[in-house]
Amino acid sequence: MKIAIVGCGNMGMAFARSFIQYNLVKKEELLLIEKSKERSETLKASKEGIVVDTINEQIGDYDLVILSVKPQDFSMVAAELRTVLKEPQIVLSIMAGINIDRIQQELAHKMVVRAMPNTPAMLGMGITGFSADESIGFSKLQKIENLINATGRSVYIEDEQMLDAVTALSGSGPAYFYYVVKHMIEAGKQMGFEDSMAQLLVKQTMLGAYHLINSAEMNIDELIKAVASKGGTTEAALKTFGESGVDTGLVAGILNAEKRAKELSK
Ligand SMILES: NC(=O)C1=CN([C@@H]2O[C@H](COP(=O)(O)OP(=O)(O)OC[C@H]3O[C@@H](n4cnc5c(N)ncnc54)[C@H](OP(=O)(O)O)[C@@H]3O)[C@@H](O)[C@H]2O)C=CC1
Ligand SMILES: O=C(O)[C@@H]1CCC=N1
Repeated sequence: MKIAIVGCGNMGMAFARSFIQYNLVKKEELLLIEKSKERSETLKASKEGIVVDTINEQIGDYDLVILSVKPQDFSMVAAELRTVLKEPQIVLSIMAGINIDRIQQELAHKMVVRAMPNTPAMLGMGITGFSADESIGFSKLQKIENLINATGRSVYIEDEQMLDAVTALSGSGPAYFYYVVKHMIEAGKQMGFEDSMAQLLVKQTMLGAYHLINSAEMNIDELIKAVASKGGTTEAALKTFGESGVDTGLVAGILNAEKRAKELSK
């Protein structure tokens, strides 16, 4: 499959590198379109594909065109892309918020898949939700799914609107995790640890705790209970979290991310 990627930043290149790693595309058949001069120079030097800085008619030769520019840049990209796209090509968008209908309208193109990955895709450990226009048949969709799976796992989302919730939960999710980690490290430093020691204690705790979620025969509440002894230290921390609204704040924040995804659609 010949693949063109428009916007080769963090996510565009996470996809490109995963495809190359699993031999799903040859470097000679991977077109990297990147506007940023600095980034395109770096890509040229690393020889990860054919690097160009503008959209041109070459794109018409590619089976799949991936849109990984910021949602705010989409209309400008669409104005150029619609003049060079050909009917059998599939467009795969990973842009937050922008729905299939708008992509189809601005590109004047029917075959659109919309996906929402996350940054662990850089390690092949991402999770991506995706939806597709009904014009894309089963076998074509399977090919796209196989490509996405090179970046980690994927889930087909039948109701496209739910991709905004995927965006808020797993798309943005890594940042929530780092936010918690960051503030735990900060607490460690306030208690007198060096940064490196605080980091070690927190990171290994997160890693071990994550594995317990999957292997222990306990649900999340039971796992919490197993740490929080009656009248002990964990209970004291959880009481303060509750009083400061950490729990409701987290939920409200994620719902606000979903709201923002819907705003980006406009
Ligand atoms: N980061 C994340 O965690 C996730 C992001 N996404 C989505 O992925 C998309 C990309 O995000 P991300 O990789 O973080 O963003 P980046 O800013 O890292 O990458 C986007 C790149 O596209 C370039 N670009 C802009 N306009 C054009 C154009 N006309 N032609 C070619 N290249 C262009 C930008 O250049 P310049 O900087 O000069 O504008 C930039 O280098 C977004 O739509 C985002 O919503 C989805 C899931 C997770
Ligand atoms: O913050 C954003 O808008 C993008 C989408 C999901 C993660 N990053």
